[in-house]
Amino acid sequence: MADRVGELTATIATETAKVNAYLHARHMPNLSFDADVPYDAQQDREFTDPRNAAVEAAEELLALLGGSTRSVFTQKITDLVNLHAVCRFDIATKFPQDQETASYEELGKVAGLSESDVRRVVRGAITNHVFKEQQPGRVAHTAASRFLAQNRLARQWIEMASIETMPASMFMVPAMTKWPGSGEPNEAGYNVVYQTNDVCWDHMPKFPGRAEVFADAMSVFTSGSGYGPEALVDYFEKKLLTTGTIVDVGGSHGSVSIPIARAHPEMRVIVQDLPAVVKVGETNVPDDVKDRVQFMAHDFFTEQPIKGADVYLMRWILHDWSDEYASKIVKALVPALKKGARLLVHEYVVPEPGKGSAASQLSFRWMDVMIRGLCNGKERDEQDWEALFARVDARFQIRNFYQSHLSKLGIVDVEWCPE
Ligand SMILES: C[S@@+](CC[C@H](N)C(=O)[O-])C[C@H]1O[C@@H](n2cnc3c(N)ncnc32)[C@H](O)[C@@H]1O
Repeated sequence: MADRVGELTATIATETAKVNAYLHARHMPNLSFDADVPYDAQQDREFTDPRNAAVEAAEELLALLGGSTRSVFTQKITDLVNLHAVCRFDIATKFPQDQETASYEELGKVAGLSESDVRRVVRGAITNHVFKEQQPGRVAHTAASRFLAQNRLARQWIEMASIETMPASMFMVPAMTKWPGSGEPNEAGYNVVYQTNDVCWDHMPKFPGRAEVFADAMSVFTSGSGYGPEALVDYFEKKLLTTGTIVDVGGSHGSVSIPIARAHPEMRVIVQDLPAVVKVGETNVPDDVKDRVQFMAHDFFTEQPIKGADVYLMRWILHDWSDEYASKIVKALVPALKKGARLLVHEYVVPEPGKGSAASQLSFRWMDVMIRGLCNGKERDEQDWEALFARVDARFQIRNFYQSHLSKLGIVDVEWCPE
C-alpha cells in the first residue's frame, strides 16, 4: 500500500516552501498569527495555489493520523448532521454484510430512506471519511464507518451530541441574549432550544430513551484514559491522606471513592448523592470494602450532615453549576468543617491561553461551551477557582493546584483554616 502519510508530508513540505519563497521574494514577513498576508497577495494564484495544496494535504494528514475516532468524535457541525443520519437510520449498521459495496438504492431500502436522501447523507459523510465510493454509485465501508457500525456507544455519542450538547451550545448566545448574565441552570441554550423551564437533567428523562442515551454517551467519554481514579488515589498517597473519613459529595456510585478506600484500608468512605442514585449505588458495593463504604442520600445544597470528616471530595460536581450555585454547594460544607479539613475538587483546571497544547486548550474550551449550553455550568481556571473560594469564605485556603499525568482532571486542594 502506498505511504500516504509520506506523500502528504512531502506535499506539505514542497508547497509550504513555495509559500515561503513567495513571501521572501516580496519582502513579506513569515506567516504568523499576528499579521496575515495582505489581501491582494491572497488573491494571487502564485500564493493561493501552493497555500491551498498545503492546507488540503494538512487536512487529509490530520484525518489520517486522527483515524476513525477523530472522524467520529471530532467533526464540524455539518459532518455531525450527516453522521447523525447515518446513526439514526442505521445506515452503517445495516450495510449489507455479505457485500463489499452497496448501491444507494440498496442502502435506502435497508435504512428506510429515499435513494436521494441516503445519497446526500452518505456523500456528506464521505467528506469526513465515513464510507467511501468505491466506484461511482457503489458505497463501501471505511474504517470509520465500520467503527460506527460495530460500536453502539459511539452511535449513542453521536445521537447525544446531535440532540443535546450541540443544539444547546448553538443556542448559548440566544440564551445569553434572553437572560443576560444569568447563572440559572434553566436559563441556558438547552432551555431556548427545547422551550422548557426545566433544568436539562430533569427535562431529558421525560422523553423515552434520552437520559439513557446521555448516560451511555458519557460512559464513552469517561471510560477513556485520563478519567479513572488513579490520580486521586495517588494524590491521597502523596499527601498522606490515608486514614480517617472521606465524604464523596455527589459521588454517584462511588466510582472514584471506592478505589480510594480499597487502596487505603484505614479509610472510611461515605458516598452522598440523590436518593435514587444512592439506592442503586448501595446495592453494588464490592464485598472487600463493604464494611468501610456507606451510601447516604443528601442534597448538596443543604447543610452537610457529616461533621468533622477529614476530606470532602467533589469530583466533577462544581463544573455543572454557575459560580452562584457552586458557591452554595461549597458554603453548605462550612458548618461541618473541622480545622485542617480538606476539600479536594477533582475537575478540569483550565490552563491559561498559550499554556499546554493547542489541542488541550481546544478540548477545555469545548467542554466549557458544552456545559454552559446545557445548564450554565462552567469549566474553571486557577483564577476562577481562587475567586470562587474567596467568594464563599476567606477561611478556604487553596493549598495546591495539582495536575497529574494520570488524569485530564486537575486537583484543587483546599484547606479549611478557621484562624
Ligand atoms: C457529573 S456527576 C459526577 C458524579 C461523580 N462525582 C463522578 O465523578 O463520577 C454529578 C453528580 O451529582 C449528583 N447530584 C446532582 N444534584 C445533586 C444534589 N442536589 N445533591 C446531591 N447530588 C446531586 C448527580 O446525581 C450526579 O451523580
